Parts: sequence; structure tokens; C-alpha cells
Amino acid sequence: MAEKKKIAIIGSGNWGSAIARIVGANVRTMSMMDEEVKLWVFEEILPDGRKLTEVINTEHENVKYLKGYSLPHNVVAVPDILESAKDADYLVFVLPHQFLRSSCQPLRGKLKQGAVGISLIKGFDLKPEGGIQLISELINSLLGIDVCCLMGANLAHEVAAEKFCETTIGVHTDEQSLIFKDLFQTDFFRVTTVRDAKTVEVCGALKNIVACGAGFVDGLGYGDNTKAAVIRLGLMEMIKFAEYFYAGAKFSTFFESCGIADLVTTCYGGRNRRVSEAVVKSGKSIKQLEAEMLDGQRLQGPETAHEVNALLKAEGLEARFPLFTAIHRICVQEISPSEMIECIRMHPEHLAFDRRRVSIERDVVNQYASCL
Ligand SMILES: NC(=O)C1=CN([C@@H]2O[C@H](COP(=O)(O)OP(=O)(O)OC[C@H]3O[C@@H](n4cnc5c(N)ncnc54)[C@H](O)[C@@H]3O)[C@@H](O)[C@H]2O)C=CC1
Ligand SMILES: O=C(CO)COP(=O)(O)O
Repeated sequence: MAEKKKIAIIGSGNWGSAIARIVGANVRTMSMMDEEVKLWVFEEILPDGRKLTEVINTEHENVKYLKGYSLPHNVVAVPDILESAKDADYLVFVLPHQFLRSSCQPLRGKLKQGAVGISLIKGFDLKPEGGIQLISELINSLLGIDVCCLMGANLAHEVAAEKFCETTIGVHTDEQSLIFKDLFQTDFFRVTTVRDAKTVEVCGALKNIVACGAGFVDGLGYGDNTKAAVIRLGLMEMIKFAEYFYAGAKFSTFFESCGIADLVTTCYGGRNRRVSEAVVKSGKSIKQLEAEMLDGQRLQGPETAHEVNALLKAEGLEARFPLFTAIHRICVQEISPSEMIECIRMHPEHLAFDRRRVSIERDVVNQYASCL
């Protein structure tokens, strides 16, 4: 009989714990899969002195990051990342992106031959030598494994509560499509697989920047129409970004759950939006509010805005992405949140699509560039 395939989940925050509920239940129905799901937990001591791993393994609940939802008993918390990952055939990466590089170091050269990864991580990697890369590319370069991605309109607490949603998995082969659909799909979590993995991942990263913009206009007291404008202009910049930097991106991917749907849900219900709104209302910094409001959970939007801005600046393209640029500059307190409104008022997308558009757009872009 063929040896059963093993799975490890690398990360156990809010989303990592929610997805562990699904994967833990699904492997029990898959004859090819080993029932045990190893869950790497970045160990921490809870206020009552107990270790988080011990609590997860005895109470079957991540009381810190997903309180109120049980984990299947076959999900086993492991504090040593190498121990959790070394025998795995499938690795699910689900950490805040700022911790990925350091977390992966102990795994280098130590993974099983032929292991395949899937990244649920939203963000980019700022390369030490300059430039940015996708998180899947970072994992591939560090660990030498093929990496798919899963991105969608998937607020973790709603998924944990089993409220219906959709998700998108970007794959490279038919085999990956079949196995990852079986591992992740449930009655309430519907999976579409697409062969446009880079665009899926780009959407997941960029929508968090736009969500910060949505939070800023909410904080300024503007209404849903204004937020809809931010969402629309954000989508246009997401598409343009993919066209510039990821040749071959399929337009249709933006209409999957990873695109427009994730953008909308995050601009209404996400942490990036919530903290950004509070920035405007309280005048406190993002870092301070992240610590005060999220109890250890981490924002991805401000860091992603920084990573994208580093690329746009290096390429001389800031003026072509005025929304991404303004959001980054608000996040780092270079400009005030009220400048969001001027940014969307003057956005080049407002120009009618006619023969004059190209030259007019060039003028507006130049005008904007002179203000930077
Ligand atoms: N929470 C959500 O609703 C969703 C999150 N995502 C994405 O999933 C990824 C992970 O997000 P969450 O699970 O929500 O994480 P989270 O925001 O709950 O972050 C907390 C996690 O970070 C870990 N951590 C803290 N310091 C660390 C360190 N120095 N090294 C390694 N780990 C450390 C904590 O142990 C904890 O597991 C992110 O890229 C996020 O954008 C995607 C869809 C939904
Ligand atoms: O990615 C998410 C939903 O799909 C979660 O967004 P936030 O990190 O803003 O909560």
C-alpha cells in the first residue's frame, strides 16, 4: 500500500487556525492522507503562564488567535518548525509575511524530496539586493519547492464560523488542482482553481493596500460612495500593476474571489481597514494601534504599501499609481489622510477614454509627479 501523504501547516495565527479547522476535517475523509496535521506554532506564553502549544494540544482551541472555535483533535501543535515540516509532502504557509524569511531559515535543505507548498500569505518580499518578489517565489528560492497559492474573500472569523464564502487557488499542474481542492474545499468554502497563480497572489497582496485607503476615507467621515471610488480606483491600479510587472496576467482572474471579492470584503470587514480608520480618528500611529487593537495579530497592508512603493519609486512609476503612492505616504506619515480625497479626485482614471486621453493622462501624471 502506498505511504500516506503528510501535511504541515506553517503558522497558527487567526487565518492559520481557521484553515487548520478545514484541513484537519478534510484529511480525515481522504484515504491518501495521513490523519495527523502538524501545526507549527510560534511558541508564546499566555498571561496565565501556560504555553500556547500545550493549550492547543489539550483544549483543542487556539485561545489567543481564534478564540471560541475548536480545532479538530488530529491537528497537533508543534513548537519546532523543522519538526513540524520535515516529513511533510504538502506544506501550507500561513504566516504574517514579515516573519516568513526568518521562519523559513531552519527548513533550508531539510524538506522532503518532492514536497509541494501552498501559500496563503498576502504580501510581497522586499529582496535584500533590491526589488520585490512574490511570497511563493521567496519560498521557492529559500526551500526549493514548487509553491501554489490560495487567496480569496476569506475573513478568518467568518470562515471559522462556517459562513459561506469562495476562494481561489492558483496552481501550476492538474495534480495540484485536484489535491488542493480536496484539501481545502467544504460545503461552506468553495474553491475555484486557476492556472494564473501569479495574478492570484498579486491580487491578494495589493488589496490590503487599498483596504488601508478605505479605512482612511471611513476615518475621515466619508460615505460608502467615496469608499466605492477607492475600491474601483484601487482595482484599476491592481490591474495596471499586474500588467506592468506580471506579463501574461489574465483579466478574468480579477473577477475571481481573489480579486474583486477579496477587495470588497477587506475594504468593509478587514483589520487593515479597521486600524486605518482608527489612525485617522485617533491620530495615533499604525504600529501603536496594531498593538492596541489586534492582540498580536498583524497588519499586512502598510508593509505591502512600503514594498510596492519601493518598486514604484525605483521604476519611476509612483505617479502612475497615485492611490498606492498616497496610501503608502499616509502610512509613513509623510502626508495627512485628508490628502486621500485630492488623490482620488485627480486620479488619471477619471479621464474619458478618447483619443486625447493618452496626452491628457501624461499631463496629469506629470502634474502629479511635480507634487511628489
Ligand atoms: N486573518 C485573516 O482574516 C486572513 C489572513 N490572511 C493572510 O494570512 C497570513 C497570516 O495571517 P494570520 O493567520 O491572520 O496571522 P495573524 O495576523 O493572526 O498573526 C499572528 C501570528 O503571527 C505569529 N508571529 C508573531 N511573531 C512572530 C515571529 N517573530 N515569527 C513568526 N511568527 C510570529 C504569531 O505566533 C501568530 O501565529 C497573512 O498574510 C494574512 O494577510 C488571509 C486571509 C484571511
Ligand atoms: O485577507 C483578508 C480577508 O480575505 C483579511 O484581511 P485583513 O488582514 O485586513 O483582516
